[in-house]
Amino acid sequence: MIDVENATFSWAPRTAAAPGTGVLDIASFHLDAGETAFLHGPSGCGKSTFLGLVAGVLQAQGGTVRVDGTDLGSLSAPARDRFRADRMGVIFQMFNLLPYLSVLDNVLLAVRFSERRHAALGAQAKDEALRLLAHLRMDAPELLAAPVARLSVGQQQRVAAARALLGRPPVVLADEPTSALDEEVKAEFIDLLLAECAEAGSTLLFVSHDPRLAGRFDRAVEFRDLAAGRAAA
Ligand SMILES: Nc1ncnc2c1ncn2[C@@H]1O[C@H](COP(=O)(O)OP(=O)(O)OP(=O)(O)O)[C@@H](O)[C@H]1O
Repeated sequence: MIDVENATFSWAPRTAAAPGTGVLDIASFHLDAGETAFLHGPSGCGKSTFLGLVAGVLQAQGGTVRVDGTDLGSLSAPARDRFRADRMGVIFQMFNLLPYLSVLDNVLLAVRFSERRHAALGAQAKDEALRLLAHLRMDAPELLAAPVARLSVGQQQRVAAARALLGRPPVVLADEPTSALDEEVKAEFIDLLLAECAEAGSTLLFVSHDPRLAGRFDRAVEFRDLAAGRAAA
C-alpha cells in the first residue's frame, strides 16, 4: 500500500542566516494493506518530512513514493491533492483545520473534498461524523457548534482525527496525534484509531515520541533504519 524506494528530499535553506539542514534519503520502506506501523526517532531527524512525502504534500526529488499503486511523482500538485483527499486520512501537526468552521463542519470537509468518500457515505456522513466525534468525547452540542479556533490543541487533534477517519480511507497518516492529549483521552484515541483502521482495512503510519504506544502496532520502525545504506523496513 505504501512503497518508498530511494526517495530523496532536501529542504531549501530557510534563510541564509539559518539554513535548513534536513536532507532525507530513504532506501526502502513498505507497508502492506491493513498493516500498522509506529515510526519513531529523535526530534529533527525527518519523520514529518517523510510523512509529507508519503502524503504527497512534498514531492521527492529522487526515487519513488507509491501509495495504493500510484506513483505520486507522476501526479501534478492538484492531482496529488485530489488523490490525498480521496485515499488518505491525515492528522498532521498543523491540523489543517479551517478555524472559522465548526467542529462538525471541519469533520465533514473530508467528504466535501472527496467524491470517493462522499459516494461511500452518502446521507450517512453526518451520523458517521457524530459517531467518530462521540468516541473522541467531542460530541457535546456546544463543542460541535464551536469554531475550531476556540478549541484547545488537544481538542483540535481530535477533530483532525475524526476528519481523517471519516469515509474509511485506505491509508491513514498521523504525525504525533496524541501529543496534547491527557492519558485517558490518549488511550481512547489510540483504541479508536486502531479499531477504525482494522475495521476499514486501512494502512496506518503513525509517528510518535511516546515509546509506550509502540506495542499497539504491527511493527515499530526506527527512522534512522530507513536511511540509505541501512536495513530496509
Ligand atoms: N519548512 C522547512 N524548511 C526548511 N527546513 C525544514 C522545514 N521543515 C523541516 N525542516 C528541516 O528538516 C529536518 C527534519 O525536520 P522534521 O520536521 O521532518 O523532523 P521530525 O523528525 O519530524 O522532528 P520532530 O520529532 O521534532 O517533529 C530538520 O533539520 C528541519 O530543520
